[in-house]
Amino acid sequence: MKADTIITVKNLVKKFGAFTANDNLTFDVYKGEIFGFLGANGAGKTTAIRILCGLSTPTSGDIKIAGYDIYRETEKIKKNIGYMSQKFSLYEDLTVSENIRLYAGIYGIPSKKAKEKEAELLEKLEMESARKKLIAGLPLGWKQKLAFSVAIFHEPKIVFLDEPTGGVDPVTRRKFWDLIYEASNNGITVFVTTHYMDEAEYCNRVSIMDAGKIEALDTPGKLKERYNAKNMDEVFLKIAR
Ligand SMILES: Nc1ncnc2c1ncn2[C@@H]1O[C@H](COP(=O)(O)OP(=O)(O)OP(=O)(O)O)[C@@H](O)[C@H]1O
Repeated sequence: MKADTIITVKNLVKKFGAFTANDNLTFDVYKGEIFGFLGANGAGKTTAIRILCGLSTPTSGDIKIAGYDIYRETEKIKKNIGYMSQKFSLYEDLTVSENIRLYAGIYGIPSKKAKEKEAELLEKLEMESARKKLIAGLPLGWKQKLAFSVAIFHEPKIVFLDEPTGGVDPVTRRKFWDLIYEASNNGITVFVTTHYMDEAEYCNRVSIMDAGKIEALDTPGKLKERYNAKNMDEVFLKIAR
């Protein structure tokens, strides 16, 4: 194990009845890394992410997240991670500001500090004018930027992003990735699933899962070399069916 390992997964198995959704996954993720977790629909990505976040228990396997054990220390894990998915993020019937305060409260950030951080955040996102607007009326790209920012508001060690950019256009997606790079430069490890292969190219390393198994794991450059492919799209098509 390398010294800067922040996620260790050894022989992770998750079964639903007779069906194996995660079939003996083994991998490490390093501090500050942008780790792409790819696979076709139903490959088992969300199942694995839910386990790594402490939301679901594996059938078997040894897993440590930020040094904490997945079976015994889920509360500590939850304090040290952020999570964002397309489906679970902001409350549509609360304002931008109310959403930020809500998450700050959940993570126990004192209200004075939360107020300062909120002002900084809204300025950075150029969303000051939307402070009192309901989430429901905002463009999807804004919602996603805000959902990500809220997921890392408590400065977690790791943020898990489950298809964070689903449904938005390429320009908005590119801007979203600027936030991901910024988080990674600040030392936050980013664990991200996506179906967009241009985004796979932006990751430091990528794992590709098929039918519950990791079939390949390396940098985008090395994967392209190994599979003799021009881009990650070709690599993906050669591995995932
Ligand atoms: N609670 C459950 N009970 C039974 N089967 C499940 C359950 N959750 C997931 N599965 C099955 O496990 C497999 C993997 O699902 P999972 O959602 O992890 O895939 P995924 O890679 O995240 O796919 P997608 O890209 O579509 O989100 C699927 O066949 C799914 O039907």
